[in-house]
Amino acid sequence: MTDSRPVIAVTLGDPAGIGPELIAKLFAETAQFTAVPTVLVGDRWLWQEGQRVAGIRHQLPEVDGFAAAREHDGPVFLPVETVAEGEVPYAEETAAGGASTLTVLTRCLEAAQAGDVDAICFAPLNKFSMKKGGLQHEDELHFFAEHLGVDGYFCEFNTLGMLWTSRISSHIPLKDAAQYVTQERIVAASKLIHDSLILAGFERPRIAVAAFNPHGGEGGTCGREEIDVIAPAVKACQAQGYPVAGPFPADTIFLKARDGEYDAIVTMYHDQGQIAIKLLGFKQGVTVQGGLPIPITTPAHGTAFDIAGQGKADVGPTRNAFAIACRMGESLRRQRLDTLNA
Ligand SMILES: NC(=O)C1=CN([C@@H]2O[C@H](COP(=O)(O)OP(=O)(O)OC[C@H]3O[C@@H](n4cnc5c(N)ncnc54)[C@H](O)[C@@H]3O)[C@@H](O)[C@H]2O)C=CC1
Ligand SMILES: NCC(=O)COP(=O)(O)O
Repeated sequence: MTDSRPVIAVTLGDPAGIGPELIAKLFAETAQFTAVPTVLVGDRWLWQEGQRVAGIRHQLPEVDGFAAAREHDGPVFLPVETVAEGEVPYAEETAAGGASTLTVLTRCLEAAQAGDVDAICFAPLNKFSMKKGGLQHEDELHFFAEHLGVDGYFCEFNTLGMLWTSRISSHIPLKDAAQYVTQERIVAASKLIHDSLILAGFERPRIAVAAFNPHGGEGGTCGREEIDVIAPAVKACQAQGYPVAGPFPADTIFLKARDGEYDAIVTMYHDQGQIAIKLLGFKQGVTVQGGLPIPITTPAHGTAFDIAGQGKADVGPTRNAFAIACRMGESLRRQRLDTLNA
């Protein structure tokens, strides 16, 4: 292994959503693909449909396996057959669409485990379709983690340029969120985002932990999680040398982070972070699947069924997700080469 260029696997996402269109638009921005071996994996008809909707035509060399991608500078297409066109109408959650997404992602994970792929960037998938199509897990991140044999803490990072978030809980009913507020999860989510920011090039990441209750619990009169759980977890992080502060009322801590006081916020549940991040920059947001042995990124938005097939989808978040996958994939590849050459 001598080639330091990473190979990035890209998927088209749920066939009924805006994913294929977004990837066609991404691939039209050819400048960023020079010298990045990129393997687009998907059904041939779906790739053609994405290009039709985007109003773009590409001539990608076809390959018959992931390993061939490294022989090319730039993108190649790996056709797979996962679903027939008539089975997945636009804007419908279908078992066929969800199963197709799962099949393509599984192929990418296997290629990553074989060392043929260094990072994955997937176009939006639909969790309901995937559950109809056989996903047994809470979400795709739990599926990835099990497939890759992860036994440490993992969670999504939502990123907006220099501002990142990690989570204590994710795709669960909100009524269950309080059960996830434990010292162990807060310490693990704080350390994970800290270490990941270092890998992403932040020298000394500054991390804030959000409160769970309104106004930080009003001295325990509006919930005791801050006093009983979150503050002790912050102290435990500090005792281990991590630059972690909090808990801070969740409705205002994002203003400080926006103004540059913090690099990351540890959030207590999905919407606590995502509402803020999406308001700050819906057209830029990226989700990084944190805590996995390989970088996996995706736009922070979803399948947008209301505009699917119409050519209106904004490629900004997908562009950023691809750029982060390239950066993280390159670091991982360099680390692997250094280890081999040591
Ligand atoms: N990257 C991924 O795989 C993600 C997948 N999802 C999944 O997507 C499905 C739908 O989720 P929703 O909550 O409805 O959110 P959504 O992000 O799909 O749509 C919310 C609104 O934003 C608009 N929108 C989204 N992306 C856009 C783009 N690129 N350009 C222009 N407008 C855009 C949509 O038209 C819609 O009005 C769910 O199954 C969810 O789990 C959600 C977030 C990320
Ligand atoms: N499919 C990715 C996904 O849903 C991540 O989105 P979010 O949980 O960060 O909103």
